Amino acid sequence: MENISLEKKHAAVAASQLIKNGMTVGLGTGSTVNYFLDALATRIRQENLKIVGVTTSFKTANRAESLGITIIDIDDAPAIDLTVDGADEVDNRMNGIKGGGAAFLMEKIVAHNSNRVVWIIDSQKRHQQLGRFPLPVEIVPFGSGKLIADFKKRHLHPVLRQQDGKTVVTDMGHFIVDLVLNRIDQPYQLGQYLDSRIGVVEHGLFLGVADEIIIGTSSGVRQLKRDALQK
Ligand SMILES: O=C(CO)[C@H](O)[C@H](O)COP(=O)(O)O
Repeated sequence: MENISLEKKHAAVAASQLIKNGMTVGLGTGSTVNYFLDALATRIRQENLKIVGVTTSFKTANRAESLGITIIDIDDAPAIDLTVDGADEVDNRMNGIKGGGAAFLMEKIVAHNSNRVVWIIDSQKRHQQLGRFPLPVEIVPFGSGKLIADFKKRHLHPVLRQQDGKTVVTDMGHFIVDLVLNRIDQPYQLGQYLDSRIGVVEHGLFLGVADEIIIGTSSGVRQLKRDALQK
């Protein structure tokens, strides 16, 4: 197994050990979460764990159900005990960019309704400052050209996300624009600006959301905890 995949797997297996019988678990999206789903399904089988999942994408719901993990609607879950998700980039304040897999709207809703959020990442995703990873912004298709022109004017370098020659449409029916910024000096300010734009549904800045980050290494894992961050 290639190193990055091995690191993702180590982080995923460590996160699967956090799941306890009876929990409602938020299930993120992406290749690292896929390893987590595999590890969780193994625990469910071997230990007869009774858990239910709340999904962050159609892809994850399909994969989880095919592995025997029960999915319930978020509105039928009295509480989400713990959400395990991936991330595209993480800074030294445990802030992150998410959305490489186009699922960040549902991921943010699930995270904000969770008692605890754990991210699982490989070691390449940690940087001093956010911005190397293009910042995804989910936008309403109607008037998207106007919004993209406005982002351009503000030097946010927007690129409408395409795949196989077609505009990507999210599970919720929106487009994604990736802002190629290289560095984000003021993530809270940028987040506020994006929140204020009509036509923006959500953005991929996840600030102060993760309670714990499990970083896979070639030999195991390292952990970051919000409680231990210097104020
Ligand atoms: O935010 C996400 C999807 O919207 C993913 O968590 C993020 O893209 C990480 O993916 P991977 O685990 O495949 O590297």
